[in-house]
Amino acid sequence: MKSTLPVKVINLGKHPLPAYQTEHSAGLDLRANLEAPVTLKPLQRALIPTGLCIELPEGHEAQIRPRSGLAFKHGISIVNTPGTIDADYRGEIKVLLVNLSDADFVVEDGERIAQMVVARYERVGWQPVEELSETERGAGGYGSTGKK
Ligand SMILES: O=c1ccn([C@H]2C[C@H](O)[C@@H](COP(=O)(O)OP(=O)(O)OP(=O)(O)O)O2)c(=O)[nH]1
Ligand SMILES: [Mg+2]
Repeated sequence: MKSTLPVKVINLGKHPLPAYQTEHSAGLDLRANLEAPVTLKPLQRALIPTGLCIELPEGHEAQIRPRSGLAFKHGISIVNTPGTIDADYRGEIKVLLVNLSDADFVVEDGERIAQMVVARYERVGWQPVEELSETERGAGGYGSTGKK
């Protein structure tokens, strides 16, 4: 990408700053910053520190998303996916991993456990009304366009 968004960062941890793994990756891989490995038993969850504190520009959020490789190979996901990092959050970014497999999983220090995607957002200004515009879909949802 030609242009990048400047984001202030403090790295409390011992690993390099997150990096994009390929030229057009949307997500920066986040590493676990641990003093000792953490074992997740089946269905167990743990808040894993990353050592990173950031200052996002106003109008931006960061989403903390699972990595598909860990999900596919080991059933590792994120309980609150996508996690939301607010632009006014100054604490350490943490990742709420969960083990959805039937085997123990060990999170190692420095392991890439999640990815962070930064996105712009809009804030809503409510306009209370009596009616909403008519559409073909109307109130249909939850598979309304699928098989009968
Ligand atoms: O996966 C996550 C999700 C959130 N946070 C941090 C950043 C975020 O800005 C703050 C609050 O997150 P959220 O709004 O999702 O949590 P809450 O339960 O609503 O807590 P709060 O009342 O503090 O907003 O926690 C993380 O470090 N990791
Ligand atoms: Mg909140």
